Amino acid sequence: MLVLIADKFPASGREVLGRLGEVVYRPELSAEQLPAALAETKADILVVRSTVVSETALAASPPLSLVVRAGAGTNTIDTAAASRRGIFVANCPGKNAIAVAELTMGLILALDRRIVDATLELRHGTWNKSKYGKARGLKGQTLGLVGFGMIAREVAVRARAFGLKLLTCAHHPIAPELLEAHGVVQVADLGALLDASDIVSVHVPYSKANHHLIGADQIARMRPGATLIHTSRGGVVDDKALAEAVRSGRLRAGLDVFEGEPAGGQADFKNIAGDVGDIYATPHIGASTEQAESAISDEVVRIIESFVARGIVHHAVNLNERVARYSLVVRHLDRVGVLAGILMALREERVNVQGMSNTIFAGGEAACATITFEQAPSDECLQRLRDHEAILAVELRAART
Ligand SMILES: NC(=O)C1=CN([C@@H]2O[C@H](COP(=O)(O)OP(=O)(O)OC[C@H]3O[C@@H](n4cnc5c(N)ncnc54)[C@H](O)[C@@H]3O)[C@@H](O)[C@H]2O)C=CC1
Ligand SMILES: O=C(O)CCC(=O)C(=O)O
Repeated sequence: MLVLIADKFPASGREVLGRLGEVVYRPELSAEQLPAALAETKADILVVRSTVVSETALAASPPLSLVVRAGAGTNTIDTAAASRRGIFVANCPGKNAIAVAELTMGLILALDRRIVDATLELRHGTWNKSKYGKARGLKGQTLGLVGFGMIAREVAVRARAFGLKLLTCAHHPIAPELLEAHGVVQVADLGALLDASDIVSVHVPYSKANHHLIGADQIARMRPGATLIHTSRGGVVDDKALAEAVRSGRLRAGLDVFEGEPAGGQADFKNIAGDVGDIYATPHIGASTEQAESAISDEVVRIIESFVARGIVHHAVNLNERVARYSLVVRHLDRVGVLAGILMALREERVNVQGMSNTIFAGGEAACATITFEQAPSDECLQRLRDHEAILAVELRAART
């Protein structure tokens, strides 16, 4: 088994992976160089952070069967192409959420106190207490969280300690216990959240549907003097419209992600923070704390270990979520050919198997197979299975609709 790691990844994680197979560490690879590296190494597993994984990359290594995103957002991986090729794509949900929440709070505080500008002036020898000795203060202000996933919840925990009032919006009702535990109120929709918030912080994944979720209209709807914090993904916010609003003095912004940002560690990048003083910005470092990188590394190792040892992929993001209509539970003696016999009987019925698992009991004598499908096998087929000398019991279950 060969694991190609195409982004920065801790040495401790690489060492553990090295015990499972060969590890090729190429953190410098760009998206353009990735297909050649995959073809050359014939990697079975690919680990990436922000490096874009295109269909060409996925096709370059025939044995490639798993791509692990050492992070949360999978929009940089062509998951549709991976699904067509039967390649699992997995991520590490929540493992860097605290780090992003900490940066979010950092940007909120820095903007309120203008810490960056004050520091720059002091560096140049200017004492400007008159200018920087004015801030609103956070207590009692309203923070609107767009999305209420892992990161937004960690932001809520921290923001509450600062005395901020918390709102969120989602496409669906959020469990009341979850809202209550975080001291958050769900408002009707994004518009209501923008109307009511002094600070808006965006924590949704990038998708076609979320492209410019915070566009010119939403930016215009924000309260005059409000702050927008954006640490989710370039493209969720319309950077141009935001820059105009900040330049006009209506808003302030704290950004960790940008439209068209470079994927690698160092590059020239003309960006909207360059000429707009009220934009504070960091180069996509939300997840870059040692704590988060270590938690992500442990999770990547866990995912790969489980895949290699048991074929189970934790946190796969490109599976068919549809619940099969029927499942057949077959308890059987653990003998060669029994499973093949069950599958042959289903094939004769032209039943297309959707999923299958087989668990062996302690002692190794008996096992239980669960097979799922859309169309029920006939009573004759079920009887034939029941009559098999190595089959102990057969039960057909229909999913509740
Ligand atoms: N700056 C950085 O370094 C990092 C950025 N991220 C970005 O942050 C995003 C969110 O991360 P998590 O909170 O861990 O993901 P998550 O999957 O736990 O939460 C995202 C939530 O947003 C909701 N959502 C999606 N579209 C929405 C919409 N239009 N309106 C309201 N809710 C919507 C989803 O239902 C989900 O509950 C990631 O997808 C990634 O793009 C994640 C980690 C690090
Ligand atoms: O790995 C990184 O530095 C970026 C993390 C990120 O954006 C994510 O986990 O979605």
